Amino acid sequence: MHNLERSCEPEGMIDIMVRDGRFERQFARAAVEEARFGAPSTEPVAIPDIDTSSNTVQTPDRRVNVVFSLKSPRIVVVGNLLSDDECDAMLAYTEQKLVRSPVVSDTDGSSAMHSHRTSRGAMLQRGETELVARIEARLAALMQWPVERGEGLQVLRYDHGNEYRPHYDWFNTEQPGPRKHLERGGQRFGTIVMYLSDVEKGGGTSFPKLGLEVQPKKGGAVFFANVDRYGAPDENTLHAGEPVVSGVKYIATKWVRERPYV
Ligand SMILES: O=C(O)CCC(=O)C(=O)O
Ligand SMILES: [Fe+2]
Repeated sequence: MHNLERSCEPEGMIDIMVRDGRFERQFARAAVEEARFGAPSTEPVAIPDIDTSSNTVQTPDRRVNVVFSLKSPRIVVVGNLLSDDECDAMLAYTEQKLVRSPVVSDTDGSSAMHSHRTSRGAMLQRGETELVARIEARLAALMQWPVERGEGLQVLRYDHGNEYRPHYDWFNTEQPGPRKHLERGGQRFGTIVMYLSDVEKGGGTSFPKLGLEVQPKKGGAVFFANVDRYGAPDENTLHAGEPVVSGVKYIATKWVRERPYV
């Protein structure tokens, strides 16, 4: 605290604590962050969640089916989230915009191409079209999380052999690249992957640490919280888009943040 008052750079302080060999980096970072922002929460925090106390959820304009749920990590599979027409309209709208998908760089937070992610995609603005806004309002009601805390939808197309290797959606606070993304809206608390097409074979969303795989079903979705009930990144949320064996897989992903994303 004394050094922070003297305007020392937090990152420099962490480097020195680690260089002297006295502390592990994770510990040094936790100590400096606690000095700057106060102790991390030991109380549960609000996170996005789907009410699975019944087998349907009524959103403003559609009754969504609860198909499967897991408590920890929190995962919920839903059906009938989007109509066939809505899926087709999303595809027609984004097909022209698809480019090779980047991933967030670990070093500087910029977007880069990566062989681990072979899909093509398009990032949409929040509320970009009337349909997008309608879907986003539905998702907000479903996840009980305000529209303002959501990133824009990302639409992805996976052709034969395309995949997204195992990864986390939460930003690693240990790495400078992802850490940059935290400045805008905080941690990625939740993810919902909506299936805009059926896939003939392959292309499931898998959770390797849980032995769980969700098969794409047009109009359905898989929701998961990326953090535990204290808001801390959950290692068990490792997930992947399995290679498409035949057919084409289209998804729209919404990542929701800790705070408003502006
Ligand atoms: O393709 C999938 O099933 C998973 C997509 C995914 O993990 C993501 O968009 O973050
Ligand atoms: Fe993901």
